[in-house]
Amino acid sequence: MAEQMGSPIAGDIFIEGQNIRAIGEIPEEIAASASEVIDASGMVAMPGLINTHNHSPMSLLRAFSDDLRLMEWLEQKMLPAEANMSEEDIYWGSLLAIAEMIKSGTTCFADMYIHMDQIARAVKDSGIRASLTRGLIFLEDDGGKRLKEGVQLIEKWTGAAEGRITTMIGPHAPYTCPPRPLKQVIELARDMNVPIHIHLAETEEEVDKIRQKYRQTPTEYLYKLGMFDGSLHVLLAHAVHLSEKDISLIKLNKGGVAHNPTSNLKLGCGIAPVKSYVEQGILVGLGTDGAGSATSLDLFKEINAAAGLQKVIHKDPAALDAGTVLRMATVNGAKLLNIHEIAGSLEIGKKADLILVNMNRPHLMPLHNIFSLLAYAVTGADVDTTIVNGRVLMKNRKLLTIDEDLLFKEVLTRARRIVRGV
Ligand SMILES: N[C@@H](CCSC[C@H]1O[C@@H](n2cnc3c(=O)[nH]cnc32)[C@H](O)[C@@H]1O)C(=O)O
Ligand SMILES: [Zn+2]
Repeated sequence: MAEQMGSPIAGDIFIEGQNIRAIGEIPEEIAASASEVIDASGMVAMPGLINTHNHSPMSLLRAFSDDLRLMEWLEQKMLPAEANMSEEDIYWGSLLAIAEMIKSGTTCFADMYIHMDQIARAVKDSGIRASLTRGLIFLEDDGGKRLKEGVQLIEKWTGAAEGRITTMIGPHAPYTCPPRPLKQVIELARDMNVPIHIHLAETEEEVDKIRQKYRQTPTEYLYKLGMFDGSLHVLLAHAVHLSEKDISLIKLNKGGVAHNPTSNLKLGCGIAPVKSYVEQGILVGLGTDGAGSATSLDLFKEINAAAGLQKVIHKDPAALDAGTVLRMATVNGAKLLNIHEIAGSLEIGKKADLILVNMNRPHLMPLHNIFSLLAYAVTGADVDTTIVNGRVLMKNRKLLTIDEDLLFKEVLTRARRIVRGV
């Protein structure tokens, strides 16, 4: 796998505007025109990480409610606290998540939430890249309000913020979306040519619930509605409980799976059959899920957890190697989010979304194998510099687009108010 990723090379990277213009040895006349030079000696430049599943404002609910089962956690804790969030809270919660992601090497994330204008504003202000989705729960009749908001997000924000924002349509999950509105969403995705972002088969309880209601697995339920006929790009968050037959049903899907190992571990959901997905050519990217469940948005931790989990359940250290998990967090993430301008790799002509990892640390020496170090030893705190769309968002671990003092002040008072009485 490491060979497929390209071996590390020594040299320079020249960024012009939003794009990578040259890599390796930069001709003197080009180098002389640089307006800013970053000394990356002792560092590794790599593609920015891509977090394929998040609920960014849930960072306000980090460590608020842990060690509960998913349905209890969601219905008794998360949803009531979310009902207390104002639009301004959503902005600051999302900005908190973005600050954490930039500081841990993530340059692009997929988000599913409410009040998406506020999240788009946080993306715009911070300089990060994102694929945004209005999460749609259709448990009571709202006169089409939610769906309308989902469409408005797509119409208003696709391509905004210098092209850093893309959008999807987001039916929340099989257990919160009955067949009629789901069919409507599928038609809409076809008409508007947008991908779908949905939670699938996260728990055994979900599988039981859908079986009782529709005599099908959650995957069969979505399949029969036409979601996996090969004409759509569907981003499936979790996909923990799929049978072999279920897996065959999602093979034609143009999208793939967002694997969130830490969230699945914390909520005791189970372990997704990632090795089978890889063997059967199903695209797998990595995500954190919201900080309400994952607690941390450091995608390097997910890389490590994803590899470790497959190794241990298959009792095979080769089940998922370092190169494969690193590809999941980069190249596969770009494909999964259907963002063509980025490749999840360092390539001339692509957008300059990259990070510098400081290897001058005891836990990162010696440099026998750079891919092993990145997958098994690096943490987000080792990231020194983060660049998105050619703009430096963090240098020497200092955020350049976000005022951290102001952010912390806003977050601490808002978070206290939101959880009062929940
Ligand atoms: N509550 C909104 C929809 C929000 S979509 C995003 C939702 O996903 C929820 N969520 C976060 N993590 C998970 C998870 O792991 N599984 C299922 N839902 C989740 C989160 O609490 C949030 O409410 C409405 O009724 O219009
Ligand atoms: Zn989720």
